[in-house]
Amino acid sequence: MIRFEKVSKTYPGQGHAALENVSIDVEKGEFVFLVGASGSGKSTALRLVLREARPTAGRVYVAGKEINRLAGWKVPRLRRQIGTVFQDFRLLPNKTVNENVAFALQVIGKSRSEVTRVVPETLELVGLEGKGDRMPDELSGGEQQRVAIARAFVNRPMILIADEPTGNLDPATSVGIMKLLDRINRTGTTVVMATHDHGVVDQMRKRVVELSAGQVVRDQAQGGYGFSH
Ligand SMILES: Nc1ncnc2c1ncn2[C@@H]1O[C@H](COP(=O)(O)OP(=O)(O)OP(=O)(O)O)[C@@H](O)[C@H]1O
Repeated sequence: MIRFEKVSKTYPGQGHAALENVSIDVEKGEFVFLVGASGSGKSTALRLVLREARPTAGRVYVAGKEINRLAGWKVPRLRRQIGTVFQDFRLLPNKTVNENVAFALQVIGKSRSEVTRVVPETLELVGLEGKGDRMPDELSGGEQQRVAIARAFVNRPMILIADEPTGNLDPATSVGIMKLLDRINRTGTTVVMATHDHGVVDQMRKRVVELSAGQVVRDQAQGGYGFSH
């Protein structure tokens, strides 16, 4: 579903590479943690998948297509197939929960009847039934992240990318968010999550890809945050 083939990325004006000769293959339906110190290249790897950054060398494939060769007008279609969730939620502050989730469907031209059907379904899936009329600032951090996940998942993308989704949440709330991401993964969605959160990685026991100074130093099935046998 996602394939990095000897990918390097050096940002203009930077002396060192953000990623260096990275090869990773993520199958459809996998759940992968991307771990590593700050600056090790995790966000850069995620940005390459979205074609928000382009590789300096090597190839990035998403669903069999080399996305660096994708025509510019096809990039929005690529991004539509990839839901994104971030540490800071990024909700629209002046819209209700319903409107935040509906917006993701409206911008891709879904009919009003489909929006009316799918939004409540998705809010129920993320455990926010009955909260559709709230404003984001009337929700806890964990609930806001659930809205962000609902918005990312509402059009059933093939891939969900999460960059530090538990970074602003306490451990108990993080467990709930991870259960939700796990549930989404079980629907067949490929999940790639960059994180510093030892607790969630150790608890979930999924594949762990560790970056250090832009290089893959570990790729372990059912791994923990740190290396163990
Ligand atoms: N837009 C940019 N322009 C120049 N250099 C950048 C840019 N984005 C990232 N870098 C550099 O690339 C390297 C990798 O950064 P990246 O953000 O991918 O790391 P990260 O592992 O996601 O870190 P963090 O955990 O702090 O988010 C760092 O040296 C960083 O300074």
